Formats: sequence, C-alpha cells, structure tokens
Amino acid sequence: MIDLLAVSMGDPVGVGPEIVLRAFAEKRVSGYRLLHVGDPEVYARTAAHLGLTIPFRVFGAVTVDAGGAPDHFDILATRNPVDHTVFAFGKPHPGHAACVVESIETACRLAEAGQVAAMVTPPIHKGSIHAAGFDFPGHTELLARLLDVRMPVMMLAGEGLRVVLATIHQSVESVSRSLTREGLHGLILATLQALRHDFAMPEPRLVVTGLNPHAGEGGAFGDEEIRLIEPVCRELREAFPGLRGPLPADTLFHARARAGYDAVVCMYHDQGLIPLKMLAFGHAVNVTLNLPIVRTSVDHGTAHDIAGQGVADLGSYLVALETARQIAFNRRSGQG
Ligand SMILES: NC(=O)C1=CN([C@@H]2O[C@H](COP(=O)(O)OP(=O)(O)OC[C@H]3O[C@@H](n4cnc5c(N)ncnc54)[C@H](O)[C@@H]3O)[C@@H](O)[C@H]2O)C=CC1
Ligand SMILES: NCC(=O)COP(=O)(O)O
Repeated sequence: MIDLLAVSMGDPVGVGPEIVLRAFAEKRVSGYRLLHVGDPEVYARTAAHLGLTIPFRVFGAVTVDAGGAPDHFDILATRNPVDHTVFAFGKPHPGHAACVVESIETACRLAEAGQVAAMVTPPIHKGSIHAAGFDFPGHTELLARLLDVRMPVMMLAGEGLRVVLATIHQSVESVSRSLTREGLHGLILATLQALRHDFAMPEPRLVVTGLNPHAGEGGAFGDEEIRLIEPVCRELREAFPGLRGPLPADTLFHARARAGYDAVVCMYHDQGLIPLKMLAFGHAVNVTLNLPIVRTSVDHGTAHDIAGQGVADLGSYLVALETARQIAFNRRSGQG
C-alpha cells in the first residue's frame, strides 16, 4: 500500500469529481496508484454527463488490488450516498453532506492506519456542510479533530512561494484576539519542523510577517509585534538561525524578497492567500502541516459556476497528487 493515495470525493456537484475523472481519462495520473473514496454513482453520473467512458471498479474495503491497475478507476464506496433526488451540477445541497464528510473521514482513517501513503482532497462546499449541521469550517479542522491534533497548520504553496496561516477561517475583527505567544510559538515551530522533514530542507529560511501596517511601526500602528510576534521569533531564532521577523507584509512578496526565504508565516488568511493566488492560482497546493498523516488539497474551491462543463483546470489537482507523494517519500526517507 506504500504508494497508494486516497482521493476523497469533495462536493459532488462542484468541479472535484470531474477533475479527477478527466485527469484519469486524459492519462494525466497514470503514474499514480489512486483510490477514490465516495459515492460510485456520483462518479458514474459525472462521467456520463461529460461523455467520458471510464472503466470503474468499486470496492467495499481496501484490498491489495485496490488502486493497483492504472487502466481502472478504483472507488472505495462510502456507506452514505449523496441525495440523488437533488443532484444538480453547480447546486450545492446539505443532503450531500453526510457522504462528503464520510469520504474525508474514511480517507483519513486509511492514511492513519498506513493503508494509504497520503490523502488528497478535492474541494468541499463549506456552506452546505455547515447547513447540514457539521460544525467545522473545513478539512483542516475536521482532520485535526479526527486525529486529535491541537494545532493543524495550513500551508499553500506554488511558484516557489509557501505561505502558512497563523489564523484561518475567522473574521478579520477576531484575528488579533486569537494570536497568542503560545499559539505562535507552536505554529512557527511546527512550520520549521515540517520544512525540515516534509520538504527536506535541513536549514529552513522562514520569515514571519507582522500583523499591522509596517509591522506596527515600533508600536505606532499596533503592538502585537512588540508583545507577541517579536518575542516568539527571538526565542526560536536561537535554535533556528534562519528565522526572521516580524517583517512588514507589504514588501515581502515581490520577487527579490521571495528569493530570500523558503516560507512565510502570515497572520491571517488573506494576507497570505492573496499573493499566493495572484502568483500561482490553478497550480498551487494546500498542505496541512503538523498532522500524523500526509494531506494535500487543491488551491481552489468548488467552482459551481463552471461545474459539469468539463472546463475546470486540472493543474492544482496534479500538483496536489505530486506533493502528497513527495512528502510521503520525504517522511519515509527521514525515518530510515
Ligand atoms: N479545499 C477546499 O475544500 C476549498 C473549498 N472552498 C469552497 O469552495 C466554495 C466556492 O468558493 P469560491 O470562493 O467561489 O472559490 P472558487 O475557487 O470555487 O471559485 C473562484 C473562481 O475561480 C474559478 N475556478 C476555481 N477553480 C477552478 C478550476 N479548477 N479551473 C478553472 N476555474 C476555476 C471559479 O470558476 C470562480 O470563477 C466555497 O464553499 C468555499 O468554502 C474554497 C477553497 C478551498
Ligand atoms: N481558503 C483555503 C481553504 O478554504 C481550504 O480549507 P480546507 O478545507 O483545506 O481546510
């Protein structure tokens, strides 16, 4: 099972299923052993809608055979189906949520048990999952809960830029209150360790942004840098001399600045993801660091406006597969 990757289903009426089917049909993934976890009927409906002839094999459990034949599209069937009475491309519905969540949980458990090397996740529709009563904002938080991890770390990477988010899905208004010395210390340390072990960088160069304009301008524009970020950076710099910060975020993303670091920790979602997506949208990858399993994801959402049209870009999915394989390899090599 060592190189088998589990691919969850994602939102059944978004672009996820069509991306994995088209990647298979266009022979873009023939170098991988993939096990797709979801409702077989979703894949069959999507393939028929797109006019793709796909040789499906459906499994009820993982066997040595699963994912073993590059000329078959292998599916591990979820117990919960989606609600086919309301299935329509581009129209998310809470009736699909139980299947979507089961697919993620099953892929996670397979990775935890070592039955797959990593899990890769197409996008989910967070609104309909929430409307169905599931109380987590995204994969990252769900996986942390399933794996009992206190601090999952979200990294997005593309075009040589790696951004890590100190806070994720929460209001801008609440960001400052959420930042603590203990939390930042744990997050920066986890990032440094992931750069070493998952990305094979023995001496990582990590930059930490400030929260405020000009990194607070010595306290004139806010004091989070003085109270929180600078003391944590100073403390960790002893063990990690390649750590710099807090630095003003607005001058950290031009080409010359980017050449000076391997990754950057940003204080909130859009501070990091706007530059990342400007540079690399469509071929970036989302990696959850600090988990006992390897999990990667696409950089985009469900794209309901184009779902079912067969036009979605496959680039980020292909990068997510390759990154998952590489991190799994690096982790195994590090253990040797
Ligand atoms: N990893 C995940 O599960 C993620 C899920 N989402 C969810 O996706 C839903 C929609 O989010 P939006 O903010 O609208 O972002 P989005 O990424 O779905 O769409 C933004 C724009 O980019 C285009 N786009 C996205 N992926 C594309 C692709 N592969 N090829 C070509 N064009 C593409 C869309 O057509 C749209 O015009 C939300 O529920 C959000 O929470 C968003 C990001 C990540
Ligand atoms: N904006 C990134 C995003 O929404 C990804 O979330 P997750 O589902 O990977 O936790």
